[in-house]
Formats: sequence, C-alpha cells, structure tokens
Amino acid sequence: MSLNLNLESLAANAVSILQPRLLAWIVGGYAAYVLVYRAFLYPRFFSPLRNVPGPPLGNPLIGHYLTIVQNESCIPQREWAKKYGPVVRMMGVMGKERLVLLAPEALQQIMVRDWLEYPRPQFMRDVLGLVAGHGLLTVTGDVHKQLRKAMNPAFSIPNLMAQTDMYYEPIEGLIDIMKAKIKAEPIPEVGRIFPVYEWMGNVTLDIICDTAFGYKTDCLHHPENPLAAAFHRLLDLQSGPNLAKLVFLLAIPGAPRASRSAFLYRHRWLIGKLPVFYGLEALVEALFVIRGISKQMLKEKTAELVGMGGGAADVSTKRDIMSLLVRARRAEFEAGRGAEAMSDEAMVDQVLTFLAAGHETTATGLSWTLWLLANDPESQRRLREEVTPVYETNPRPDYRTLKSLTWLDCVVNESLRVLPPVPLTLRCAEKTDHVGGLLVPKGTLINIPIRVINTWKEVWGEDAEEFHPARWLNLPPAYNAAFSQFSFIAGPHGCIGKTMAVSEMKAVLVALIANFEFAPAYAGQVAHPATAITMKPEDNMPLRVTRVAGKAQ
Ligand code: HEM
Repeated sequence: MSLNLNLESLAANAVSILQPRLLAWIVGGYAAYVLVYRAFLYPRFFSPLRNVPGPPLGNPLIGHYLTIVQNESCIPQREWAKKYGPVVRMMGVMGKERLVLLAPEALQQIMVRDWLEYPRPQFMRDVLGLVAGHGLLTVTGDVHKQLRKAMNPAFSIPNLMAQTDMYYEPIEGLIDIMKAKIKAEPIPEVGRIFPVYEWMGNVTLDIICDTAFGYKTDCLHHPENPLAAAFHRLLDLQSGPNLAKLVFLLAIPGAPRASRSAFLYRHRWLIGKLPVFYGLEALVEALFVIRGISKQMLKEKTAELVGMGGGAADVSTKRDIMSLLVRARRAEFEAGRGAEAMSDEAMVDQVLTFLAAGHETTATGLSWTLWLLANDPESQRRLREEVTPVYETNPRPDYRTLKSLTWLDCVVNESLRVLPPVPLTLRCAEKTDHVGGLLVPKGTLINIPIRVINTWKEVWGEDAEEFHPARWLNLPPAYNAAFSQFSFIAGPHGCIGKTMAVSEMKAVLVALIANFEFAPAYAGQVAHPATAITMKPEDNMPLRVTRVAGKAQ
C-alpha cells in the first residue's frame, strides 16, 4: 500500500516537473517549425510554387506585407506583373504564399467554373462580415445560391427601370445645394472647392436607402444624420494598417462574434485605452449605430408590409430589397419552415450588406470619374455636349435614355477600368488543384488584382494606365468582355448591383456635367487612392466646381 502511494506520488511529481518542460518543448518545437520550416525553408526549397516568378521573397516573417500596405492599392502587383508576367508569387506573413493571377483562363477557372472550390478566405469574410454584415459578401455554397436567388428580382432590368426615377430626388437636392453654395461665394464666377467624395457619399447613401429600403435619410440636407455620420466615421477608418489590425484581431477565437455584441459596445472605452486598438473604439461605435438604424428600417418595413400599410397586391409586387427579404421570411413561415427562416439578426445583416456594398463603391466610382474628367477637359466638354440637350429636354432621363448615351458609357467604363472602386479581391484554394498548368497547394491565397487586370498592357496597349474614354468605341482585339474590365468581377459572386451602379452613376453624372464644370482644386494636385477594401480618395477629393458658362450664377 505504502509502496503504491510512493510510486503514485513519484509519478505525480515526475509529471508535474515534466509537464512544463513538455509544454515548452511542444511550444518551442511548433515555433521552430513555423519560423524555420514554414516561413523560411518551405517557400524556398519545398513549395510546388517555388519556381513561379516573383519578387525576392524578402523578410520571412512579414514577406511583402509592408510593400503592400505602404503603397497605393495594387501598384506593387502591377509592377511585378510587368516584370514577371501574368502569374506572380508573392509572400504574406509567416511564409504564406500568395499567387497574383491576371490571365483570363485562370480567372475563368477560379471565379466562374470552380468558384465553389475558391471561396473568399475566412479572414476576409470575417472583416467583411464585421463592416458589411454577414450577407451575400460572406456566405458561399448553397446558402449563397439561395440568398442570391431571393435577391435577384431586386436587380432585374424591369425593376431597375422602374427604380431609376427614384434617383432624381436626391440628385436634384445635390444640384440645388451645389448651386446655392457656389452662388454664396464672394466671386461665384470662380466657383467653389467641394470635397467631392463627401457629397457623392451623401447622394448615393440617400439613393440606396430610398430604393433598397424605402427609407428617407436625406443626408444631403442633414449630413449630421446619424446614419451618414456613422458611415463617415467608418469610412475614415478605412486604411491598410487598420485593416491589418482588424484581420489580426478577428483571428482571435470568438472575436468575430464578440465584435457584434452589445457588451463590447457598452465597454468600448476599454478598447480606446489600449494604443494597439487605436481607432477601433470608433469602429465599434459606428457599427453599432448603423446596425441600430438597419434594425429600425427592418422594423418599419415589416410593420408596413404585415400591417398592410400597402395592401395585399402592393405587398406581393414590391421588389425593393427589404420587401423581398421580408417576403422571403414570410414564405418560410407559411410553408411551415419557420425554423429555417432568417432571424431578425440575419435580416439586419442583409440590410447592412446592401447599405455598405451599395453606396460607398458607387460614391468612390463617381468621385474618380469626376477627378478624371477634371483632368481631361476635352472628354468633359464632349460629355457635356452629349448630356446637355438630353438634360434640357428632361432633367430626369429614364433607364433607356441613360443607356443610350454613347460617350457617357465610354466615360463610365473607362473610369471604372482605370480607377476601380474595389481594386483587389482574394480567394483561397480549398483543395490542391492545377491552375493554368501550375500545381496550386490547398490553402494558397489567390490575389485577384482588379486594378492590374484592368490596365494590363497585353490587352489594352501601351497607354493602358491612361484615361482615354474613346478606346471603348474601338476595343482592342485582345479585349474579353468578361475578364478585361474586371471591376465587378465575374461568376456567381459577381457584383449583383452592377447594372444599378452603372445606371446610378450615369444619372448623377448627367445632372452634374450639365450644370457644372469640374477642375483640379489647385495646380499640381495628385490623386490619393486609399489602400483599403475600397479605393476611396483619402483626401475627400477636393475639386473646383463652377457653373457651366452661360448658366445663371
Ligand atoms: C461602382 C460600384 C460598384 C462596384 C465597383 C462594385 C464591385 C463589386 C465587386 C468587385 C464585388 C465582388 C467582391 C468579391 O467577390 O470579392 C461586388 C460584390 C457585391 N456587390 Fe458590388 N459593386 C458596386 C456597386 C454595388 C451596388 C450598387 C450594390 C447593391 C445595391 C452592390 C452589391 C454587391 C453585393 C451584394 C455583392 C456580393 C455578391 C455575391 O457575392 O453574390 N454593389 N461588388
């Protein structure tokens, strides 16, 4: 008995001495594996991608991370593609390999044919889920197919045609405000400098809220409106370093869920106390406000539809995003599948997705178009010549009229090509696969550099990076309709709002160009595209705006 006890206590003592050592060995061994093998040896000597051309591998710990976040979006990838061709290997942190792909065949395989095997990587879904809700942008597979099917009617051509007229109330508000501000200047003839991105953000937010959710925000007249103010704060936080911080924080188990909790909102001051989290307190606050307003929109719409504010026929014919969501949920309940119906929280996520994806991208696209026109007076003059007679006949041109304006189409296509609002996206190989004859190991991150694809000299020629709307009148022989201008990508995850965005941009441009002339705010002004999810102008894009010559001041 006593021998047994001694043996047991001996064993217990041995384990308690060994355990910390064992743990230290395991942790040390794993760290050595990550640092020595994964970060250093594997990419240099063992990876099947080791012979893919690309820039020198750089620091094994951070790879090309600093080059990417410290430069303008996609510029390093563009330089590499010029030097090494349409397939480039670059390094992420800790030896994580990334492939940069431009060739149409590779894009077809990844984004269209085998899209289910190349989903958005988890960290990207976590970040998008946080800032734009867990909706179409984050789901994949069958859930994605189902949701997309439910949402498609909102973006059908007949629905968009019926919707176009709704763009004009905010647009007319914008024109009146700009006219009044110019008139109030000491010398109205020299115009006024407008932070163009801010105004484009207000008008597109008003448009999406009204068309998608039947909710009047009037951010144009009330920029202090809580929704507009929260979006401004959120967008101000968009930057490469902040994005990297978010990716890092959301990798902590449980963090994606915690980031949406009311508890975190109530204790956000705690985040503010830690310098490493700088900026995230404001993010949590802005997201909480946006979620709250989305909830309110949902509540009002449900009450309107269920309480028959509109009447049965109205309920079944309404095709705005919110009505479709409410109706899809009701159909699940009526079919006895209440358990599968979207929860309130999931519905709010969908609202958030369309709010975020549907307004800031379009605002960024409009701002860059005005910037490019401000720097190309001849294209601007030609556009004015085309749109003025249309605008003077009817200041609310319909969908077909907008579509029929040739030069306007060239300008919008060219602007979205040269300065795409979403400059880059990512995919992750879910299985080991061959892409263009290359063995791509499972887990490889694939970098789809939209801005580089759009300005690839092999397709667009030597002046590919320049703004020349006329090229759309005579497309180059290598042009591929699906893959040469990739601003909305292609395949099942392609932008659902593409036609709406283009039509909306055109409606805003017709009114702006018919009324105002745009020029750089000062000599030597250069563009400042942000390195973030969207390529918004970092400086709010100041431009000098004057009334069109001959119009009343
Ligand atoms: C100029 C404006 C726009 C641009 C450049 C743009 C671009 C894009 C791109 C590149 C994607 C793919 C992202 C990825 O897979 O990584 C995307 C997806 C998406 N966009 Fe847009 N977008 C614009 C406007 C809009 C508008 C107006 C809406 C809605 C009202 C919208 C809603 C969406 C949604 C819901 C998705 C996810 C689609 C899916 O995965 O099924 N976008 N957009």
